[in-house]
Amino acid sequence: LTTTQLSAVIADLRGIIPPTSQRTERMDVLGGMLRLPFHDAFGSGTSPDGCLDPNEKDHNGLEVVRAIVDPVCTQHAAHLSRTDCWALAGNVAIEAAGGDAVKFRFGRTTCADEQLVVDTDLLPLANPDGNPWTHVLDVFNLRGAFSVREIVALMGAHSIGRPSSDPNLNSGFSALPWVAGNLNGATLTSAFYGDITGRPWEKSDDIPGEWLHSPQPGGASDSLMLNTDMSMVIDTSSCNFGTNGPKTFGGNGGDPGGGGPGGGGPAAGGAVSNSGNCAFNAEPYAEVQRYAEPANQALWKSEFSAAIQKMEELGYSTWSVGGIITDTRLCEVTDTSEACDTSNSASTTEPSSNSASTAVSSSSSTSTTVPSSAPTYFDGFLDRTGLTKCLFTVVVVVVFVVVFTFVSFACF
Ligand code: HEM
Repeated sequence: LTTTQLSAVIADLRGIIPPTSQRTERMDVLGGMLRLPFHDAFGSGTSPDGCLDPNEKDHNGLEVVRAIVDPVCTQHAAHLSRTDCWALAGNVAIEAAGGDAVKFRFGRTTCADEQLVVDTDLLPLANPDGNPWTHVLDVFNLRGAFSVREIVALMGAHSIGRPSSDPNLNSGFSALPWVAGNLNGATLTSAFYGDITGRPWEKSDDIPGEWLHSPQPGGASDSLMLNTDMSMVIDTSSCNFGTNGPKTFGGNGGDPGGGGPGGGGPAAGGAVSNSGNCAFNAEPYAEVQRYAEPANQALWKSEFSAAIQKMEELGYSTWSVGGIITDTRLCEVTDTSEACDTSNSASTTEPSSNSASTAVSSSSSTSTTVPSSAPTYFDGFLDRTGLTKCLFTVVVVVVFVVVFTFVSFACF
């Protein structure tokens, strides 16, 4: 694959993101583009496979974003598997939302028949029984040995996008962003963390597992959290709220009524209002406080992008908690080894139609490492081409020695 081919895919993926002037649409598309590789990684099998169980309700809503992402992937299918393309779509969305570039490597395979894909129920539930954090840990540890820090970092993905309230088409949670005011920019922001404890959240009476914030008590809500989001700070099942009166958690005296991302102020410092005596989940809470520090926004962005790379490479790399220890199956564009050489696919180059559309003023494409085309992942033991070449060389040398010996005897 050439850099040009990669740039064409990236440009086309950027081209499907609505411009900043179309605020709501932009947020929805960016959110969907990032949710897609998450569901691909956790939905079925042991690694991303470019397929989603068509009967799984958890994937509701993703068909909308697939309708715009998949045509781009199909257009570049000669150079990039669909699984690679979905990962790249997530990376492009992150950059467009102001996040750090996610290192991209290629070589993921795509399932043969999506209609036969069955979910293995490894997606986390938004409203599990008991302490939701226990459930979150189970899922993320089972799937990829994510550390508490990595899980908390990943959850900041909820600073972009929003649920959709139609329970038949989506999750049925309220169609509100997690960070109030974020409709305007669809911006990845660590304000998400400060908001959890910095603003008062009221447990919804109508929708189980949902917490709402409104700038004015009793007024219209401007943002939401799920039980699993709140579980990074409290065990939502432990709260002891009275039957009458508000069932709220959070707000450290710093919430004068919201008004924009981060309006609630950081969680660190100050007493958190906890009228329901909710038990704290101390370990993730410490990570939330760390990311909530406004000075740690850059730190979170870099740890978020590293965790996203890990998520997108589940099953393809061997990870230790917090870092890669070995990695043998995905290729980098800079890798010139034979197994990663996809130059023969260049003959099947397809033109990219809308690459001129660059609605997103994102960082340069060079920051995303160039992927290649067809899934040619490398397993050292099955590098048959290399083995064949080696055997051929041995045979040539042996023949040469035999002929040379024969000629020598004949002459002398
Ligand atoms: C405990 C873990 C998680 C749970 C329970 C959860 C649950 C949900 C739910 C219920 C929605 C609303 C879907 C809809 O109605 O359309 C949603 C949206 C979203 N999720 Fe998560 N999620 C989790 C973790 C993650 C992670 C790890 C990522 C990415 C790294 C992610 C990215 C997103 C994004 C970007 C959206 C917005 C989608 C849009 O705007 O269309 N989520 N999530």
